[in-house]
Amino acid sequence: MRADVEALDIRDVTANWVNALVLQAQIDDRIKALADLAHTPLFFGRLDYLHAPGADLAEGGEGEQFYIGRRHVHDTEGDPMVIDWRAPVSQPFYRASKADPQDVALRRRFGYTGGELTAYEDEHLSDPAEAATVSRLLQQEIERPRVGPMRDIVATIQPEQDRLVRSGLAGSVCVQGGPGTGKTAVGLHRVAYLLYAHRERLARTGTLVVGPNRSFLQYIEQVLPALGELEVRQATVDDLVARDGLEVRGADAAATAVVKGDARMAEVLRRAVRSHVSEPAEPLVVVRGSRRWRVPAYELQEIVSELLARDMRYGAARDALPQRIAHTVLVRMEQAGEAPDDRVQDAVARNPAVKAAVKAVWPAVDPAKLVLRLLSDAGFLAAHADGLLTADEQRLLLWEKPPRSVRSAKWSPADLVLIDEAADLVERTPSLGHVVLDEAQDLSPMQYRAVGRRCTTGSATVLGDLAQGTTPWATRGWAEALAHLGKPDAQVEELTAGFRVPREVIAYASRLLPSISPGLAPVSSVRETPGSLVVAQAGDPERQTAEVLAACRASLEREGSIGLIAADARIPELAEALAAAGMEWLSPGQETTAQSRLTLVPASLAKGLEYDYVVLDEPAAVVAGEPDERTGLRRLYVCLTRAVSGLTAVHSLPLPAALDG
Ligand SMILES: Nc1ncnc2c1ncn2[C@@H]1O[C@H](COP(=O)(O)OP(=O)(O)OP(=O)(O)O)[C@@H](O)[C@H]1O
Repeated sequence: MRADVEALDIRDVTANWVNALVLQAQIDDRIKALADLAHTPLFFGRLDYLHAPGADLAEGGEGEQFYIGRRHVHDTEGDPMVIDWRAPVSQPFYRASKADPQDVALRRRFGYTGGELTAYEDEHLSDPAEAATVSRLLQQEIERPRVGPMRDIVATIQPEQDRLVRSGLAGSVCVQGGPGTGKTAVGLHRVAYLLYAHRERLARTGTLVVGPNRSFLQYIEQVLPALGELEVRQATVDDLVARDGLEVRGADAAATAVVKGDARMAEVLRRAVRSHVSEPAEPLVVVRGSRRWRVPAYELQEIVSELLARDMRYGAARDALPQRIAHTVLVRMEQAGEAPDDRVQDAVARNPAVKAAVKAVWPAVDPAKLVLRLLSDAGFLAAHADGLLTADEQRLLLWEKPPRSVRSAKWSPADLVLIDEAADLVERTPSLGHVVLDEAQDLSPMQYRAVGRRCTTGSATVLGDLAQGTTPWATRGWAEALAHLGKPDAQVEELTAGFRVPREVIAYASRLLPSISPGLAPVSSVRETPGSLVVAQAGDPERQTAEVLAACRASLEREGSIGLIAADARIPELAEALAAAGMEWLSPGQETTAQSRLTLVPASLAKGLEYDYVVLDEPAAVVAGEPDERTGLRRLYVCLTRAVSGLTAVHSLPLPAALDG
């Protein structure tokens, strides 16, 4: 198939060089999408249907056999050899069961070792004599050691995950799931599925995956390309609201960031933007040729109040205003017996007097300047925050030393979200077709709004775990978050089967749940792995670092990746000790290789990542690294749930009480 595409000769079919360039770019993309991936087999399953799909289900109908893989593959005749996993005929591979065979006689799973076919396993779903079994290949795939970045799970998507992956484009979905329940995997596969099922529409409108930070995005960036999807943008919320010429150089104190992220700020901004409109006090006089046309102030007032009453963006209304005024002038001309046409209306709209009136009544608003003024001018802020924010909250917002200009201001991440909101009040933000929002629990209401306006006409997949919320504004409940996102009707689903963390480790981490998120059910792990949890007492605090290094060395004896997770403040000391001991290490987001398998992970970056073996340095320090105890315990919960095969926690300080329970 790749050779066919490479051999395409487009010289005769392109009318000009622009067409040729566009077509060639498409061909290049197609060649890229068809690239061979070492160790990624073309198919992983087979379905034998009792009846050809779509054919009559009557006795005697012929069966049909399909191989299922990551992509569609056809032979030289163009006949399909492998069916895309996303096609409707592939669905029973994920959903059929003994109880509901879905016309499948045989489901075969293929097992590979390093790209070589080494095993297969059959289930005769329609045979009443055969008992339902648990697939060993599936279990092995789930328990496979992890090296390098995240991989796709197309061969082993579980029925409850598949339902989320294949839910329609029209509706938004929110998935609450504990650590390792496959939320990220589900989100990414859902994008791939939607691109397959609604290719044209989404190619036009675009898709976006939002993740918490750069290292997380690097960790997941290869999943979609491996499924042949190269066009999905991946970004953090900070990337989304970034603006040319505005650098983030400041940081807010937690209390300030909480106010800046509060949804009430949206109303403050709305009032502040609209406050620029002033009531026309003077009549308008338009001179054309020898005639003067006068529009009295009260008529201008009517036009302005009508525009204000309509649900229009500030900028769109400003653009409409000159035409509205010109229309009024035209009506006067007609009354005087003239017969002006559209060109006259346009000319009047461009008349300097009209322009000047518009500028005075409905001036242009620069979003960054507006936010700068709100954060520097106590009077201006008070005028618009009145009844919304308390005096204390307003004080928290104000800069101690107001900057001179937009460019010299030390904008914080939360400020850029405010500017983004203001920009949307002035001019509508274009909407994408679908947005996946991962680790959503950490977003502030204003950040939810920023993501939401990027999918106003599209849909969203929201993924998160309330127990892993570690920001001061962390999401308390999904209903509220979805309302801020503008998708209040999204279905909330729960995933409870855990595919990452071994049973003993998740049970240990779950001791924290009653303190950090009462009411959330613990994850039930599909991984047995006895002996996966070691809690080691270093004894003397002097020995802490040495013991941690010893635990890392022991883990390096085994196969797979190793994450040494520690409180951010402990990272420099550990880095130095590793260097002194001649042990190489990577930073999160850097790809692990067979030679370099140890990553030194600050607790604040651990979210969403996973390692085969995790060595956790001093749990109490992880807790102490956060502004309050609940956030600290949540951070610890995140760190305790990164291990696939084993966790060694090394401590010399007493463990948090909840863990001792
Ligand atoms: N059906 C599955 N088959 C095989 N592996 C799976 C399956 N579902 C999830 N996994 C694996 O389990 C691990 C955890 O998945 P994922 O990172 O998507 O979980 P998560 O819910 O996003 O976790 P967290 O809350 O920690 O971010 C990943 O390695 C993923 O590939």
